[in-house]
Amino acid sequence: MTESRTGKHPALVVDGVEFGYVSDTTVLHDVDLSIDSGEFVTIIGQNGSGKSTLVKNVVGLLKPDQGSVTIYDDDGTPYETTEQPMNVLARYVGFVFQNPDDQIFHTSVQKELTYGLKNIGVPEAERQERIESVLDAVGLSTDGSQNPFNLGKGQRQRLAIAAVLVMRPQTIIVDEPTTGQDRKESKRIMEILQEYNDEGHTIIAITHDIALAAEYTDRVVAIRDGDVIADGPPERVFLDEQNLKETNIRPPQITQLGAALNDRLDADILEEMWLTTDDAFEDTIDALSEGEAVTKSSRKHQ
Ligand SMILES: Nc1ncnc2c1ncn2[C@@H]1O[C@H](COP(=O)(O)OP(=O)(O)OP(=O)(O)O)[C@@H](O)[C@H]1O
Repeated sequence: MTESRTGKHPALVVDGVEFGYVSDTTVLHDVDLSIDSGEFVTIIGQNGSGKSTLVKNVVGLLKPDQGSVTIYDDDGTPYETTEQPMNVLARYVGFVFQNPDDQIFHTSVQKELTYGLKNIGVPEAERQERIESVLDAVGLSTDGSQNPFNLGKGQRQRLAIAAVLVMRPQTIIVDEPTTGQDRKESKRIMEILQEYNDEGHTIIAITHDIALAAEYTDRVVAIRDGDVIADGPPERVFLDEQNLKETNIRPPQITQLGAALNDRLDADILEEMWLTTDDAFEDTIDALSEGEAVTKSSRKHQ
């Protein structure tokens, strides 16, 4: 099992987890992962590599076939997910679905945000205070009576996030929060998560957007075929060419990544690499991994 990285108590420990949806097909293979309280982690990997399956095992929506998942509250008290009902786990770990429409099911914003709070027994006066504060935090201005299905996609995504934040769980897991959002909306969502991380919450975000991962998070976990293949700071994970290939990261993302990592790509190269060539990709990775500035003159393939 992985040791604590930060010296703080863990937020969650995944220990030897195996999981398959149908017998004789395993999606997760003996996964070990430990995330400490207060970390901001991104999980990356190709489509179908098992990212969502892993986090659904963490939040208790799925139960491991082998191994265990333990989550921890603010004080470091452990709760093994197979032994706890969902309404107990929801106090300590919150999950924002990939598609907000799979999560939102009430006919008003107010009801959507009240539902979970009632389930965990938060008194009415505190419920209202929490709802107002979370709507403010995610930038949704509504009196609460609005039907969520009349909101835009970005607003529905932020409502889905708000429905988890309002519960104030120690750990918040968000499955591809920026998919289908424009750059401005994506950054806004990452900034909301950053603010909660600054307040001490553990944040785990699945994302295909490696530039956002590099910009906002301290640690990247790369998954391939239901196994963790890399785990470390973005500058280490993303500068390993094999990791990038195995997690299917290709240009133009690599140019955004370079800029997010250290601002070392000059504007000409950035523009050129949007045109996407394997040579450009490999040259840039070579240069970045050697700690070089990437400029037109440093490129081998012109
Ligand atoms: N409900 C399900 N029933 C059967 N198989 C499933 C189910 N959900 C996912 N799978 C399969 O499990 C594997 C892992 O899927 P999962 O959704 O965890 O991957 P992912 O890395 O999150 O993918 P994506 O990036 O596309 O969301 C895939 O082969 C997928 O087809």
